[in-house]
Formats: sequence, structure tokens, C-alpha cells
Amino acid sequence: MTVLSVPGSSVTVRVPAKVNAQLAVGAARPDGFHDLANVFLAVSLYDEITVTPAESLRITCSGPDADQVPLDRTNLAARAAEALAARYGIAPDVHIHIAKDIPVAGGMAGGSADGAGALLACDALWSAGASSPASREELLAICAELGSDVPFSLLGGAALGTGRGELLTPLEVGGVFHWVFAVADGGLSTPAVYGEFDRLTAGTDVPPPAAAPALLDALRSGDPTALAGALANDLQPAALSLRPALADTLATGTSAGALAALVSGSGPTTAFLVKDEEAAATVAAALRASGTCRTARTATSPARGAVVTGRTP
Ligand SMILES: C[C@](O)(CO)[C@H](O)COP(=O)(O)OP(=O)(O)OC[C@H]1O[C@@H](n2ccc(N)nc2=O)[C@H](O)[C@@H]1O
Ligand SMILES: Nc1ncnc2c1ncn2[C@@H]1O[C@H](COP(=O)(O)OP(=O)(O)OP(=O)(O)O)[C@@H](O)[C@H]1O
Repeated sequence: MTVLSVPGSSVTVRVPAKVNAQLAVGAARPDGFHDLANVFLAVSLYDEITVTPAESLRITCSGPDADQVPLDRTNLAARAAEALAARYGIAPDVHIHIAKDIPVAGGMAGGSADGAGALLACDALWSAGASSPASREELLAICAELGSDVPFSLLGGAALGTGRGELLTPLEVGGVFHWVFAVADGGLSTPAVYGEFDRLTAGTDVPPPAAAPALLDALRSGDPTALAGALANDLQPAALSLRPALADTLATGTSAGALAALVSGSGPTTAFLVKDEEAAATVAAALRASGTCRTARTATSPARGAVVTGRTP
């Protein structure tokens, strides 16, 4: 297959973080993963990925947490470029720059966002001259190989993820939801949190995961009070067991007027659903002043999935 890319040209993609409105976790499967009913919502915190043709594959990263991001081939953005280059039968010779704004190892799918963003950016570079461009389905299949959260980072909006979270059904959302995210010091390892879930549920009957009808109704209605009553995260006890101090962060946001507080995915970021923009500012200020988190960010959902935002020349 012939693939042409224009030397010097570059593509920039913007890709959102996520919060899990519901994370229902089933028992561990033989392959070590857990079946999920994972209600993803994309939120308006973004990483920006720029890819430029180069002599060889190279990654750079900027932003406050850049020193925590691996710059070798373990980076999901590098793995995405390699997987797509194999599909096009070419070498993955690109410089990938990650402008990182999503907290690292925070349970907000930051690495997954970079994988999906790099995949879309490389596809925009390489598909133009290809005799058979990759289809959206192929891109989603590569995302699923990279990680369970990666397909949703490409899709964005709101979706129910089943299987290990990679099988997506888009969901309707009837309004804009306002969130505050309390960013913790240090990350939590996703496998360690699932491992703690297994330890805490050992000897109990873990029911098959299912999306709650009340949650899906609340998303459709766009009513934050209804959504607040339906938010649920089965990994929260495990995250709190590994990081007990998160209970203080959750209590701080609730006292400051949040409609609901929960751990975001595998944590340690905590998420606070609030009524409106004004409440978001109040809760964020209280969290920042409390000393129970490193910083607090405000955001809205749903947010658009990975999208090309720039091209040069
Ligand atoms: C906690 C969530 O962020 C919620 O959206 C995801 O379930 C995690 O997704 P992710 O970071 O993309 O995870 P992956 O890279 O696919 O898997 C990392 C590790 O997390 C655990 N894992 C992940 C997904 C899943 N359904 N069951 C699991 O047990 C496994 O130990 C796996 O080895
Ligand atoms: N592009 C990337 N950005 C950040 N971390 C990355 C990236 N690629 C690989 N990693 C590795 O993945 C680990 C998890 O980082 P990430 O920010 O994806 O966590 P997370 O938001 O908790 O993920 P999730 O919510 O999907 O479980 C990091 O500690 C880092 O070693």
C-alpha cells in the first residue's frame, strides 16, 4: 500500500478526560480483567497531541505533570503510532508532542486520551496518501487493543462500556453537567485498585454488572439532582482502602455544597457534581483552601471526543 506524508506537515488533535458516572464491576475473569457496566462521560479537560513526520519515533511532553509521563515506547501515544503504522505497512516515524492538562494516573483516562489522540493524529497524516484508509471501526479496534478506556477517548460524549469497557454504546445526554475535580498528590495504579476490589469482595457473590435505569434516565433528562442520586462507583471502597485520606476530600466537597461526591474511576482524583457554574467555583475554592487535595479543576460534560483541531502547513 502506498502512503505519502508531507514532510514538515503536522496534525494536532484535542482529546478529553473522562469521569465514570457509573462503574459497576463484576467478578474477575479468567484473563484477569473484570466485566463492567461502565457509564463514561467525557469532560472538558483536554490533552493536545501534535504529530509531525520525523526521522524516528520520538515523544515529548509539556505541562505541570510532564515529568510523570513516560517518554519511551511504553507511552500509549507511542504504542498507538506503532499499531497504526503496522496497519499502513510503514515505519512510525513521527515526533509526538503531548501538551498534558489531564491529571496523570488520576483515574481520568489521561494515558488513554493520549493513545486515542495520537492514533487519530497519525491517521490524519497517513490516510491522506493511502490507497485504503483505516475505517472508524478499525481505529476503534486498535484503541481496544491499546487499553479498555481508549475507545471511549476516541468517541467522547457519553457511552455505556461493556465487556472490559471497550464495547461502546453511545448514550443520549439532555443537558450540560458541571463538575469539580479534586486532583490528589500522587497517582493510584489501576491494576492495584482492581486487585484491592478483588481482595475486598473475596468470598462474596459479586453480581453481574448492569447499568442502572435511573442513571440512564438522569443522563437523558439532563437533571443534575437526578444524576447526583444515581452516581455509583464499585471501585470507590477499593480506592478508599488504598488511600483513606480521600474520605476527607469527599467530605470537604460535600460540605461546600456539591450535589454528589465520588472517586473518579480508579482514583485518586475525586469528582463532585454541582448544580451550576457558580456552585462549581464555590466547591473548587473550598477544596483548594482545605489542604485535602493538590488542586481543584472545574469542567463540564459531555465533551466532544478526539478531534483534529489544527494542521500545518
Ligand atoms: C478504571 C477505569 O478507568 C474505568 O473506566 C478502567 O476500567 C481502566 O481502564 P484502563 O486504564 O484502560 O485499563 P487497561 O489498560 O485496559 O488495564 C489495566 C489493568 O486494569 C485492570 N482492569 C482493567 C479494565 C477492566 N475491565 N478490568 C480490569 O481488571 C487489569 O488489571 C488490567 O491489567
Ligand atoms: N501518555 C501517557 N500519559 C500518562 N501516563 C501514561 C501515558 N502513557 C503511559 N502512561 C502510564 O500509564 C500510567 C497511568 O496513567 P494515566 O494517566 O493513564 O492513568 P489513569 O488516568 O488513572 O488511567 P485510567 O483512568 O484509564 O485507569 C502512568 O503512571 C504512566 O506510567
